[in-house]
Amino acid sequence: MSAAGVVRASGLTKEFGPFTAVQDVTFEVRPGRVTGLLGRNGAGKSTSLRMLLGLVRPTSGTATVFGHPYTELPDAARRVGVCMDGIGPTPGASGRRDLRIWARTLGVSHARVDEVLDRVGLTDAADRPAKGYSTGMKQRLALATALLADPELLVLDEPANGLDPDGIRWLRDTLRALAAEGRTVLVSSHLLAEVEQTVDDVVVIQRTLRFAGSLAELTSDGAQRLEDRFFSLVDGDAETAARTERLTHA
Ligand SMILES: Nc1ncnc2c1ncn2[C@@H]1O[C@H](COP(=O)(O)OP(=O)(O)OP(=O)(O)O)[C@@H](O)[C@H]1O
Repeated sequence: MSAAGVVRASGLTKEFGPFTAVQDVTFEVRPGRVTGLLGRNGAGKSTSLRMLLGLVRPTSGTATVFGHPYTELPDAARRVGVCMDGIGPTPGASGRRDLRIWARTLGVSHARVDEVLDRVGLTDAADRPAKGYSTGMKQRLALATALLADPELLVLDEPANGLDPDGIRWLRDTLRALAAEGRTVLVSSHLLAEVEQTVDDVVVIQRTLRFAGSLAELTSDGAQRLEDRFFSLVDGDAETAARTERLTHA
């Protein structure tokens, strides 16, 4: 692996009792690019992201962010913005109030709260209780929270879930804009058509790693559809997948 990986997973494995959710997964996330982590429901995407962020302890293998295990990364909460299930708004708070609470924790100004509200298109709804937000609005609020400290890296677990077509287009444009600003984005998804329009690099997992490389490599510069390549990778047996992965890295 190159030294340039912002995120590096090496041999990551997670067993829950007798069940292996993630097995020997190795990949890196390159700086200034949008990397899509793809897999079916239950493929191990969230577990992998949680291992990267120190929320789940790997059974074996290692993960680093900017060269450190996440839990030892200096200033981690400001350098890495995270959208993940389980990080919900403060009960009873409006969107703005919720962001101000996070802002205090992160040492960020109220002006920055207004900036991120504007960036995610929530300014008009900012003073309504976040509990009453639609699913898409909650996703936007979660992204606003992740952006508060102006992070270099964003780790987003299924941020398109619950977004309507306008929201999906907005998310795509936002992720591309974040990368154009020099930020690195790691985003999990199972919306393949959407991913095809958004990402630079792809990591496909189905318990084991099935592919890690550029979207262009995977689709032969667009000659093949991502969906077709995805199904051949995840439906193939692990041996074929491992061979594909070795060829990819040859
Ligand atoms: N704490 C846990 N205890 C036992 N099994 C777990 C635990 N967390 C996850 N799993 C199992 O590990 C597998 C991978 O789950 P994970 O949530 O990582 O998948 P995913 O790819 O993110 O799926 P989805 O797209 O549905 O969110 C699933 O079979 C899940 O049931």
